Amino acid sequence: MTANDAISLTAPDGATATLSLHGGQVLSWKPAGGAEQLYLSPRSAFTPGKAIRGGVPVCFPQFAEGGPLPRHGFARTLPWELVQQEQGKDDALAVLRLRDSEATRAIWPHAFELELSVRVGGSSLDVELACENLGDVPLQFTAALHTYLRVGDLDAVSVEGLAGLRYHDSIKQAEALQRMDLLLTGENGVLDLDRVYYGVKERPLLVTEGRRQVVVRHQGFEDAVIWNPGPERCAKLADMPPEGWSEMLCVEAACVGRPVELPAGESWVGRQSLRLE
Ligand SMILES: O=P(O)(O)OC[C@H]1O[C@@H](O)[C@H](O)[C@@H](O)[C@@H]1O
Repeated sequence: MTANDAISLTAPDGATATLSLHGGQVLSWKPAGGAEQLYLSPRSAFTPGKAIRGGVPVCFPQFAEGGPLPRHGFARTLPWELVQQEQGKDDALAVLRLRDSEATRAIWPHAFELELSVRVGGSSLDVELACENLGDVPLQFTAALHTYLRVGDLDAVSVEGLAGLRYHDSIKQAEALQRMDLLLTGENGVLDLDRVYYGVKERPLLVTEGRRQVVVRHQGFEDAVIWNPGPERCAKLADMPPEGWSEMLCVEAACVGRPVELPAGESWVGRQSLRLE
């Protein structure tokens, strides 16, 4: 099953990305000459008002259950509009937009414009989220680009770049320190993983599986979230196949610890860049 409002981007070198207007969401990324790098659940509901399970959901203006709004906010369940699509010399680009509406103002009383710019080319995918406060009072939000990386076997995956950082473990509801440089998911039964790492900023995160490595770089986002539901939690997710957890790892660019404060008329920009090495 696929989204019926999908937009396809193809760079001159053959790199591709697919975006859905529903949720303003990247669904697929294939680097030039490479395989699919994002996980999209075959059981995802492509239904108005529901979130698509996979790709790069946009969490805005609330991350997870950190406030009164629906989990992860409303941006991922609303229709966005396409404002630009073009092919450059080395890449292809699309810009999607979401503005406040009666429905958003009913639960979040702010005038805003979100723009999601997606650029694909060579071995890279760049996803940029910009928010402009169109109102005359300051606004505050938390946000994330909730990227589902496709993996072949979660047991063989490591994430480097988080050593020395404090994190909030959302499963244990506790704060902890990441001591080792390498986070081995799947090892020693660490399968149900839900962590917000604070202050990651522009440190590159290296996600390695055998000879494949994806380098994840963030700008503008302070934190990173690492999430995998593991087998038990996955079994309770109606839009995931039972074994889906072993084929994905979410590495999310996030602003969670310190909400973004946006004075009237000002803009904020955050970016996640993925590169297949
Ligand atoms: O099932 P959802 O709403 O897409 O959320 C998936 C997960 O998203 C992660 O970012 C959160 O840290 C988890 O707590 C949450 O379970």
